[in-house]
Amino acid sequence: MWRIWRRVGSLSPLFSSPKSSILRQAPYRLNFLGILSTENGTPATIGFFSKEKTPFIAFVLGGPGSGKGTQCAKIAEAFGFTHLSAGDLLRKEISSNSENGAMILATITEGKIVPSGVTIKLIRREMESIENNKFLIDGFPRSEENRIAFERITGVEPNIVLFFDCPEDEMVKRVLGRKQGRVDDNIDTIKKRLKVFAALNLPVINHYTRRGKVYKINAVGTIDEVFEKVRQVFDDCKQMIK
Ligand SMILES: Nc1ncnc2c1ncn2[C@@H]1O[C@H](COP(=O)(O)OP(=O)(O)OP(=O)(O)O)[C@@H](O)[C@H]1O
Ligand SMILES: Nc1ccn([C@H]2C[C@H](O)[C@@H](COP(=O)(O)O)O2)c(=O)n1
Ligand SMILES: [Mg+2]
Repeated sequence: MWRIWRRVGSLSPLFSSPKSSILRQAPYRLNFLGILSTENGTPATIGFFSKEKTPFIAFVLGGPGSGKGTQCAKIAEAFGFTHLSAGDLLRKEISSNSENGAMILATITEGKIVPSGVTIKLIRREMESIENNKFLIDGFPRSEENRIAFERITGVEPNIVLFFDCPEDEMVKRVLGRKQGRVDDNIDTIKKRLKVFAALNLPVINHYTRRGKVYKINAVGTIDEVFEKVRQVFDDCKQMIK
């Protein structure tokens, strides 16, 4: 299900290899820019996506409690997207007692970011197992490290990035009112998550703003009012979404 979809930067040529990666097909190394290259130095993509059926990827970003998960559920229903929440995937790892479970729990409790390799592996596993070509990736990338690792590993960028812009006091109110038993829904962890959001996640949003991909949505208002703004974005993008 992994297919080449769009080249990133100087990664080329397109390389189609569903279900197998270039890692298994050619000697390779990372060049000085951190770009995967074959032995003779030719830049190469790892080859997750093929040209025939190119997935549409929307990264969904915003601070803790800004409404990402709530809106993703509505987008998935209205527009047929598969919703992948990085936070939910990490929480599932904790409850399944995986080898990384304890590290993930400690990281989430501290309001910090789990190493990219762990999170990307979980996202990839889901994308491989789901027959859809429209994905909402909620809460990822959370840092430049996340972003660069994802783009390097997949060789693609998102088509669009939704950014739910919400004042801090509103986010705190929503998180404290969530009552879903999350270990990070307490005032101490929320303060840390807000700092991490400003320090690590905003640079990602700034990066994609410079790339012309960000749709900034005012997240204040009722859930339905916010969704009307989201709906307009997806209506406008209909041509791009197959
Ligand atoms: N527009 C809204 N107005 C009021 N409450 C909202 C709104 N959108 C979401 N909520 C509520 O706020 C809480 C947080 O929403 P949600 O879980 O969607 O946020 P999130 O951005 O996914 O947060 P996190 O990053 O912590 O996962 C939930 O209880 C949700 O029902
Ligand atoms: N890319 C990500 C996404 C999430 N996490 C961790 C740290 C977050 O505070 C926590 C909860 O995520 P949420 O449900 O709020 O999206 O999960 C991460 O480390 N890396
Ligand atoms: Mg969420």
